[in-house]
Amino acid sequence: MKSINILYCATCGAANQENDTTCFACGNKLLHSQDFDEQTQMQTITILEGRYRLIECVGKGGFATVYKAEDLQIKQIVAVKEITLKDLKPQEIIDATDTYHREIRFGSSLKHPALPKVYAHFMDQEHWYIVAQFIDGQTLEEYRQRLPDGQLPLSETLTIAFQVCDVLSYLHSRQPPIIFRDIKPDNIMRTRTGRIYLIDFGIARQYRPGQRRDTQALGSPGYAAPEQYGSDQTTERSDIYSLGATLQALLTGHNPLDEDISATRKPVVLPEELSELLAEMLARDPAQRPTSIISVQRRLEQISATTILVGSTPQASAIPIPPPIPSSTPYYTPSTRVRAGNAPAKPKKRPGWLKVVAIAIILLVVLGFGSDNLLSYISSWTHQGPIVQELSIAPASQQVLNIAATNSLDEPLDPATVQNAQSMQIVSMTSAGLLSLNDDMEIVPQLADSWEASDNGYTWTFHLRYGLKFSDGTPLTSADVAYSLDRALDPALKYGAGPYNLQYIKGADQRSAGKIKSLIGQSILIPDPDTIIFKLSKNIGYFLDTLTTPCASVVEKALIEKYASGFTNHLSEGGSSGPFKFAQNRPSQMVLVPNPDYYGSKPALSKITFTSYGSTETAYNAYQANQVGFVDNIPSSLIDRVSQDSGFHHSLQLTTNYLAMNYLSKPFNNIKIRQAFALAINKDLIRKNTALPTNHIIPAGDPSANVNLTGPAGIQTTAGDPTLARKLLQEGMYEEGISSIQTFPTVTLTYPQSGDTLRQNEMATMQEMWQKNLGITVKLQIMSGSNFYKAISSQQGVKNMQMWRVGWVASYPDASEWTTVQFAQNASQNVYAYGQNQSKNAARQQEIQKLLAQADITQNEPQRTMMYRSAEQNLVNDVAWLPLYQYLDSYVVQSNLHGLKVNAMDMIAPDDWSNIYITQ
Ligand SMILES: Nc1ncnc2c1ncn2[C@@H]1O[C@H](COP(=O)(O)OP(=O)(O)OP(=O)(O)O)[C@@H](O)[C@H]1O
Repeated sequence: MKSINILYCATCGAANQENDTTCFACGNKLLHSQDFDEQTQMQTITILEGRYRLIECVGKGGFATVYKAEDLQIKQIVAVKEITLKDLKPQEIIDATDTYHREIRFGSSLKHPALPKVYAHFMDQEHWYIVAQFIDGQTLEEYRQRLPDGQLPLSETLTIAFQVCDVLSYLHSRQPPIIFRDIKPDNIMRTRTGRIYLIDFGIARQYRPGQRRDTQALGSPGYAAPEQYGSDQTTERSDIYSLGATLQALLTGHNPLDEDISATRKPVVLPEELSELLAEMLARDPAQRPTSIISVQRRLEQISATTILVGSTPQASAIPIPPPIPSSTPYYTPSTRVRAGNAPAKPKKRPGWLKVVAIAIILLVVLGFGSDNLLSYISSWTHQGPIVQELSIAPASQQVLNIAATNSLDEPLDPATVQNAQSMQIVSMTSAGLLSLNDDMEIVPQLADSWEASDNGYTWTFHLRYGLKFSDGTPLTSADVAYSLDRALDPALKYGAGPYNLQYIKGADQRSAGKIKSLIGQSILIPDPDTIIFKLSKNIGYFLDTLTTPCASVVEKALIEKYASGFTNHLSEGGSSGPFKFAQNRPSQMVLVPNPDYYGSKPALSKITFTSYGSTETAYNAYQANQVGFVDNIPSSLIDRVSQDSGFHHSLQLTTNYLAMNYLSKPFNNIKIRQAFALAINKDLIRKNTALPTNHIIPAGDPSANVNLTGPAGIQTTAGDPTLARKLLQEGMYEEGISSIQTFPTVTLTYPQSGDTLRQNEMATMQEMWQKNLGITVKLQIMSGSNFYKAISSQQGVKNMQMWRVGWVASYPDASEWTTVQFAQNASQNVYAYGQNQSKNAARQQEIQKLLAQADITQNEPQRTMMYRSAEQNLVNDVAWLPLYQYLDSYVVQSNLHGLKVNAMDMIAPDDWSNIYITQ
């Protein structure tokens, strides 16, 4: 390990040489160790690769020591896994090589929210390193050891099981499938919010069709399936076995190899279906186990939903006992190796560098690594650091980005009222809130340093970062946050999003109705300048999401008091709290420069201009002439031309375009007729290029989106099923006493007028499909936008409408936006009367409404997700909406502009700016 001594400046944080007395960056005096008392004495700082500052050791495995570290380049906490080759026996070097290789290969190529991302890898003479996403949590083994009797409650175990199924179904659906082979409580990490991550790809492998058995027996005793002892090739069903053993261990508090597993520490009562499922998962013969992890997940979902919905006490049932492990079989597992640091090995001659490489090459060849892969893998070893493309970064004077403004630049940039995507983007660059969203739709701290909820979820306390300032140097305190959020509810600000997004702060409804002058001191408390407390009217599990919306960003009171509503014309005087501030605030151009008072990493660009081009076509022409670096929201009319560009990108947007059907109106009060209409259309042919056909209500890109969701009547595709559609139509007509298509009620599809000519074509395409596949002529009715949106805002308004086409755009990425907001009893969007109608399945719909109500107040994130997914599957089966497609945002980026990505909220995440730069 190369270590150097660095002295960090206490004022600006710059890294100085150990012997310096003043900071090279800010000129302030540097504090040396003698300046500190015993307690805070500085320690030697270890920096690897000149970039990763080790903070503390967080875990040790068979070969590896894992450190929490700071990536100094991007100011992010990471995990650094260090494999020490010194003192290893030749066989161990081979094993360590294998582990390292698999972790990099799988970790870099796989992408799933439950798999820590692998960022880089490098080596020195004695160690190999992997830099990965840091998981702030503990392993399930550590977690359960701290619980009474080492047992987890049923609901929590189900939540974990569901998440493990999710990631396993992702791995098993790769081509060829990836078998993890080592599912056990030690290899699953759990964060404080209950989210799980699978760690340690040390023995994962790809399934090889035709191979009878594995070349090596690998796994962990008790958790590994019998076939992992070398009798057969491991398959997806081996992971199913290990998951069964893991769930059993979590529920009973016993390891699978404990002598008498039936003597659980506390009697365990399981729903009978779960007990049966575990017994099947633990079957000795793989053929007797469930056929796929998806089928396990579905059964778990069913068990969980039934337990929640019915609320009945499950019948007592015995925990199944796993089959005994064949003790005669030689068994090898990473976890049975001596843990690094536990038992110091005898000092040995260090294996020479060449020997390590030679052994590793042999191993790679033995493993059947293709020669191309082998060469690229070995060539990566010759780097003394992570493999990075050699690019020359342009000097600061050239770090200037011109963005095409395709909307008017005249909209007032007030976070509380901002409307269009372009203005929201500018607000996100110049105004910070307590929290924000990153590219993966995860909530990340912004002005808040930390936060906690009270046990009942009704009170949330946020602690601000130290030393926050506005761009004019004025301190930014909790009073500014309180002022800004309370102001966002002010009824004088017409058309603001505050009354919707911040509705759960207690009294928000009265404040936005003008009945209360201020919530400060009532439900928004500021006990000191660094703390803000919110009292809620409902203990919703998604309160944090609501604080990521633009209306929760901070504005500067002094500026508003000086200029009232015209303050947005004076933003170059101050008021910015985001990574950028205004250098020029219109009229023809908007110029942003880095905000030196921003708390976080500074943008790499030195200037951003937004220039109006009138139309996207003109903007794209300017892009082609290299005058513009980035053009967003390319309309479908330009896609054919722009998609040829090498800088063309798509990003999924959190929108669902759907047909709504009125449960109170014939013929859509019948579920089979609704299903028939859904299956008679081929969504793949409705809109191309700018949309993703979907059966989902919760769109892809939302953290709760369910990859295993099926369409109505279990359909697996978006292409429809005309034969099944006709059958369902016949059955539905029979149920409704409709004797023939000739007597079928006239069906009208209403839609709003729009400048988008594609809309008209889409309607005509569906009309043709219903005609062809069902023999039903659907009438199309076009309405002016204002009349249409007024009509669909109430049950009274849609009284005479049967079916209409509409879309929903998320305010924040939470499943409640797509479920509770749309289908709960009394939800303002539920104008189609889901739940409260005369359908035969109305009772079931009301059960789903109860499930949604419960999901909303569940604080355990994964458990909430599971409940919403279960509700969504029911809603889709019921054709509560007929989802058509999800929008794709299309944009172009010049090839010398790096790091720019539009996320699913149509935003460039604020923290991304420090990584967006221009090369020469
Ligand atoms: N990404 C991470 N973030 C935080 N902690 C981690 C991370 N990965 C691993 N750890 C911690 O380090 C410990 C050892 O890691 P890991 O199990 O990957 O090592 P290993 O040597 O590959 O283990 P094994 O002996 O099972 O092969 C884990 O038990 C966990 O506590």
